Formats: sequence, structure tokens, C-alpha cells
Amino acid sequence: MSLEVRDLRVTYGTGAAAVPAVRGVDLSLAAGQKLGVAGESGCGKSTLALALLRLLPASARLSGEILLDGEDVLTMKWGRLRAVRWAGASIVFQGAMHSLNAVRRIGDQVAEPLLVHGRATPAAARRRAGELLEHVGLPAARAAAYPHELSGGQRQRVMIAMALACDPKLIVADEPTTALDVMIQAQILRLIEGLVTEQSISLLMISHDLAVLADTCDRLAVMYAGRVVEEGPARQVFEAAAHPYGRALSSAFPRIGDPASRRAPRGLPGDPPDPAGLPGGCAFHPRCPVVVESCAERDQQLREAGPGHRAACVHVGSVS
Ligand SMILES: Nc1ncnc2c1ncn2[C@@H]1O[C@H](COP(=O)(O)OP(=O)(O)OP(=O)(O)O)[C@@H](O)[C@H]1O
Repeated sequence: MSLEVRDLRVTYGTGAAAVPAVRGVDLSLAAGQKLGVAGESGCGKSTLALALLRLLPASARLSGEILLDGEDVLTMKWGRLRAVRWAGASIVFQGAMHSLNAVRRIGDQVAEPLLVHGRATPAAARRRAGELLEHVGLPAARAAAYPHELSGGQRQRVMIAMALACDPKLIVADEPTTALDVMIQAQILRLIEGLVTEQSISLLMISHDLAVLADTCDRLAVMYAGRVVEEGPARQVFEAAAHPYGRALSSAFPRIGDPASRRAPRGLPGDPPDPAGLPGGCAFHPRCPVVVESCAERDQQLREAGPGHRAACVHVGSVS
């Protein structure tokens, strides 16, 4: 399934209290491709993920287009949207403990999407839940367990099994490994990568960790203050970012499986701006190591930084 996001804007609340969380995002994900979206906490990643399936709270106002195989999610009728959720596109959230129902057996929870969408009889759904659990590396007998009886990694596997239940064409994974330790994180990433590749599922994976995304995805988009400031081929963005924020993110985390890169994180000075009071010009300029005078006045559009690689920085196309 292809995903095309055009000029997506999401604002929480209205008037003086309005929070512009996503400010004109364009993204493109071809069928079967893996796109990573990176950025620090608060840059609008989760808002973007939730918007894709119209799962935002009522206080959020949206505009733009979200095209799934050309069909706009934002104008879809409710019945169609219901069908698209799970079967078309499904979502894996961070922190499986909060997303799973603590008082229901995991097998029943994995079977639930199949029953809700009328895809299987209760007996067939139970059988399928066992198969799905095995598919994500858990014994089918674990279907009888409750979430608290599983480890964090096992719970995240259950979430992935649930996401796969209705044979989605697109999976949106929002920080799927953040709460896990590094070894388990690597296993879960390999699992997601293997499953989506094997079943030609498109993947949109969100993380604050650019290294995780570079290991898993074909392309990367870097978000800052509600906008995409860089996008391009994953290795290129990770190893030779064109935007100073992309460069800062790529040096902030060690790479999984690469002990040589386990240096101390080189954090950025300061914090990301509050979306309710963004600085003028380029929103990154107060933290930027290569800021020039005009950055405080003018924001930059994405422009060519290499083949299939774009960045929104005044230096792109001039000094590196
Ligand atoms: N329901 C809401 N009402 C008002 N503001 C919100 C709401 N949800 C998120 N925000 C604000 O929107 C901005 C973007 O938040 P979002 O959760 O999308 O960022 P994020 O990059 O996913 O961060 P994190 O990784 O911490 O979840 C933040 O400033 C956040 O405080």
C-alpha cells in the first residue's frame, strides 16, 4: 500500500491556546517500502502517526491530504475508515503494557481484530491467534497468558501479532522498541523488518533514534518542530545528513550492533521549541551550530541536497 501525505497540518485547540503540532508535512512511501520518521520528543511524530488513521482526539484540527493507495483518509466515510484501520493499515504503539488490556488473555486480544472485523469465527480466530503468536516468535500456548506474565519484549511481540491479524498492507510503528533494552530492541526490530519484507507490507516507523531507523528503513524523514527538515535515502541521511539537525541526531545515538559507535551521545544544546511559541524564521536556528543572520528571518523549504535527498537549510547547495 502506498502512502502520500500532502501538506498535513494538525493543530490542537484553538485561539491563543492553539498548538500547531504538525505544520505542513509532505511524505511519500511507496508500496512495500520502509520509511523512518525521526525527531526529538515533541516534534510531532506521534501526532503524525495518529493522524494517518484519524485517531487524534477531537480537539485536533487537521488539513491536507493523507492518501492510502490514492484514497484520502481525511475525507473517508466512517464505515470505510473502519475497514481501512487494521486491514489496510494498522498501528503498533510504544509501551505495549499500556496498550494491552491487563485483564484479558493475550490470545483473545490478538483474535479480537479478526472478530470485530467479522473475518473469522471465534474458533478460527483462536486458531489464527495461535499461528500469529508463533509467527512473532512466541509459543502458541502463550495465548492463555495475561500481559503481566510476559516480558516487555514478549508484550511487544503480541502487539505486532495484533497488528498483523487482519493482513495489513501498511504498518505504522510508533517507537515500537523505545521501552526495551538494547538487545531486545534489536530482536524486535529484526522481527518487524523480517515480517514486513516477507509480506511486502509498507512500514512507517517512528523513533527519536535515527540509528534505529537507519538500520531498518529504506528512506528517512527528519522532523523538527512539526515540519520535515530533511528526507532522503536512509544511509545517506544517517551518514551524511545535509541539515544541521539531521547531523546532530545522527551523532546522538550509538548504532545497534556497532560497538565502535558506542560513544557518549553528543546531545544538542537546549530543547526543542514549544510549538505554541515557535521562534521566527527557521525553528531550529536558536540551537543551530551553523546559524547565519537570515535564519532568524526566513524559514527554508526543502531543496535538493543530492539524488533523492532534500533538506531545508540555507546552507544546502552552498556550504556543507
Ligand atoms: N492532545 C493534545 N493536546 C494538546 N497538545 C498536544 C496533544 N498531544 C500532543 N500535543 C502537543 O503537540 C506537540 C507534538 O506532540 P507529539 O506527541 O506529536 O510529539 P512526539 O514527537 O511524538 O513526541 P513524543 O515522542 O514525546 O511523543 C507537543 O508539543 C505536544 O505537547
